[in-house]
Amino acid sequence: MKKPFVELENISFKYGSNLVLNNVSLKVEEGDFLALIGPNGSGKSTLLKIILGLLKAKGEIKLFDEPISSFQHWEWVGYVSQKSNAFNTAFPATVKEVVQSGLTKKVGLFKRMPKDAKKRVYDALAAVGMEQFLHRNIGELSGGQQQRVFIARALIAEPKLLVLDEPTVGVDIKNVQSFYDMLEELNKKHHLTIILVTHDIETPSHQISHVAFLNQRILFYGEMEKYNQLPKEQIYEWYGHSVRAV
Ligand SMILES: Nc1ncnc2c1ncn2[C@@H]1O[C@H](COP(=O)(O)OP(=O)(O)OP(=O)(O)O)[C@@H](O)[C@H]1O
Repeated sequence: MKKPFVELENISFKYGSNLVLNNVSLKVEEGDFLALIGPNGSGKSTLLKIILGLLKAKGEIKLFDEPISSFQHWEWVGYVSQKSNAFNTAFPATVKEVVQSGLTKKVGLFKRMPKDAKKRVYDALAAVGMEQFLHRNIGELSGGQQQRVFIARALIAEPKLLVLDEPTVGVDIKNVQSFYDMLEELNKKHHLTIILVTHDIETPSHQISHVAFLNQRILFYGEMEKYNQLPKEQIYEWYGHSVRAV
């Protein structure tokens, strides 16, 4: 049986009097590649913050089969936020330095770097296809390349679960497919469980195993194959009027 990594039961959350999440239940199991989809403002980032323990919600949350209140192994959870690639070209850090900074989560801020730190930086960059950029300044890279470097920074702590908030923002369309191919390799070859948040209805599908469609409530949760069988009109309706049928 697959191990449960994230279990949410009847999660509700308000900002003041604004109900943003209403009775959300969801399960992510070992090996899943879940896309959390929904229009802008549907509560996706809020739900991520709840899973990451940054916001407290009503309902039950378990991480790796343990109630979140007593969960300690935060190094098992890698997170790349939406804004992590908002660098300007003058930012004075190399790719190597950025990736290596991810090790502090594992070894602690003032502890010595492990002897194999160099190899681990290289391996993490190789896993996202960026090893040739080791000595480049992070600010000189494209949005998509920076996003890969930040994923490598999360990978170096050897998480079991990788959480990505809108990772293809700033990646141009021709590179989105190869970005998803890279994530598929992390999921299948490196056995990493992935939660990817996106408002993009055209999310490439064959790499993803499960979909949760959120709009304050969970409107759909199931395997990608089943999601693909839903009538397109249904999905557009869930999105509201902002998305045109193609
Ligand atoms: N710190 C906050 N204080 C008050 N309201 C907030 C706060 N953060 C988000 N909201 C509101 O909560 C709702 C859900 O926001 P959230 O960022 O979770 O949505 P989202 O699905 O991630 O959106 P997007 O796709 O645009 O990133 C929105 O109406 C938003 O305005």
